[in-house]
Amino acid sequence: MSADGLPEKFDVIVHPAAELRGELRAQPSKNYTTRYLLAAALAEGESRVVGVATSEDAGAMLRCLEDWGAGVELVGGDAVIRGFGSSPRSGVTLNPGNAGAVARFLMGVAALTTGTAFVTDYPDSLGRRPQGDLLEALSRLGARVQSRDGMFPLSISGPVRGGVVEVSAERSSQYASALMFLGPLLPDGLELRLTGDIKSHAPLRQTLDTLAAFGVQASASDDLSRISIPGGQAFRAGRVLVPGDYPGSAAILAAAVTRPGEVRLSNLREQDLQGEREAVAVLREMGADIVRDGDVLTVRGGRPLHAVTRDGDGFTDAVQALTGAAALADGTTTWENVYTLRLKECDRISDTRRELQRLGLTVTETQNSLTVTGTPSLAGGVTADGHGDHRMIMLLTVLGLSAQAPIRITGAHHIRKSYPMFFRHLETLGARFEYPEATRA
Ligand SMILES: O=C(O)C1=C[C@@H](OP(=O)(O)O)[C@@H](O)[C@H](O)C1
Ligand SMILES: C=C(OP(=O)(O)O)C(=O)O
Repeated sequence: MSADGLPEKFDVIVHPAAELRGELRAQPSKNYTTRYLLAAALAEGESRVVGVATSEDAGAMLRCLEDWGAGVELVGGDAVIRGFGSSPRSGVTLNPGNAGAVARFLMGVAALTTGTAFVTDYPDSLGRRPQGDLLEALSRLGARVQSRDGMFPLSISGPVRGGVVEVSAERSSQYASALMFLGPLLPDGLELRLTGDIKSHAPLRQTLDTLAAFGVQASASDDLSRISIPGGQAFRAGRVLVPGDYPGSAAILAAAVTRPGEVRLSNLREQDLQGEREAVAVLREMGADIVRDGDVLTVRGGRPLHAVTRDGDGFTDAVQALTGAAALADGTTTWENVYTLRLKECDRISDTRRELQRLGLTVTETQNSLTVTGTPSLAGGVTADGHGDHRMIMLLTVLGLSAQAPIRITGAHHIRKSYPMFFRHLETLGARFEYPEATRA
């Protein structure tokens, strides 16, 4: 049994919920947890990351940092990290599980070592995600890199001195973020030139924010195409507080707006760099009743929703959750500029189209967009494939709560990648789930 009290591997049967009612505290942010833990390890001395996420991705970061020589202690809900500064151990093999951001950030830092190997026990997910743009930038800096066609397994050997380097930001922002963690510890720093149509600006700003929280100097042009990081700096050990998680909370909000009832969700600060904060505005634009009082959002659910057309790149990790609301709204919703969704844990455009069509919805896709026509009455009564993707599982759960008959989602344990208490949280609001043995690995 895991901390959530659920079997190691399970499918979930989502029962229709008459209403959702109650209060929840948003879980700790995935993206700040991974950043703060890494920055703490890059500092010398002891840091305390207060209220860390307990997800598999957080666990992957902790495991890899420990393998690299950091001291890691979990005290209550906090992580106490004794950093290795600019000297992670060389000759280590790291396994970041299925965590893309964790993998990429560590790949950047690996250029501080004289050799680090990377493997994954998720060859069909992380193992298929592209790493070539980051490997190219590292090799232009003088690192030796080896990979299987730009994918895992791979290895990176430094040291490198730094300087001016181009990195493509067209497929993922994580490559540039990775170099931003590396830059301050290099003798010559880094002058980053982000090339292509830059995607996911919000996480890049979260990385800049993290550097500042650890006393590292960096400056960036307004459009983030140039990021300048002086060399020879140190990350300053300290105490940081992880804010609430908007991407996971977007799924709770989508569930709450599509069922009658009233849900209060706390720990979601208004001033926050997480792009998925925009989910609140998108749901309001769709007609949802969401009121903010400080860090608390109150949703009065069950109002009629209508379709929207939005550029989804500003809130990539909330697009799946918002697709749940769109599938139950009046009209046809399009998410534009979402090509990078194809490069996540699954192809979140084609795989989503297939799963929604299986549920009887009208869905179309282009290379760069996803369009779904909502229905007032979803039959349910089918088994849907979770595609080993936590955000697909969240989307299908939102739909199951509103369907006429239960929906079974295969491989639902993959929810633990980012939101281990997702089903438990919804249960406290009145949702009902069954957890039969998994029919998907
Ligand atoms: O920097 C980060 O922590 C992340 C950046 C985003 O990825 P992309 O930059 O690949 O869009 C996001 O989807 C991911 O969940 C986390
Ligand atoms: C895509 C995601 O994560 P990562 O890229 O870190 O694997 C996500 O959290 O939805």
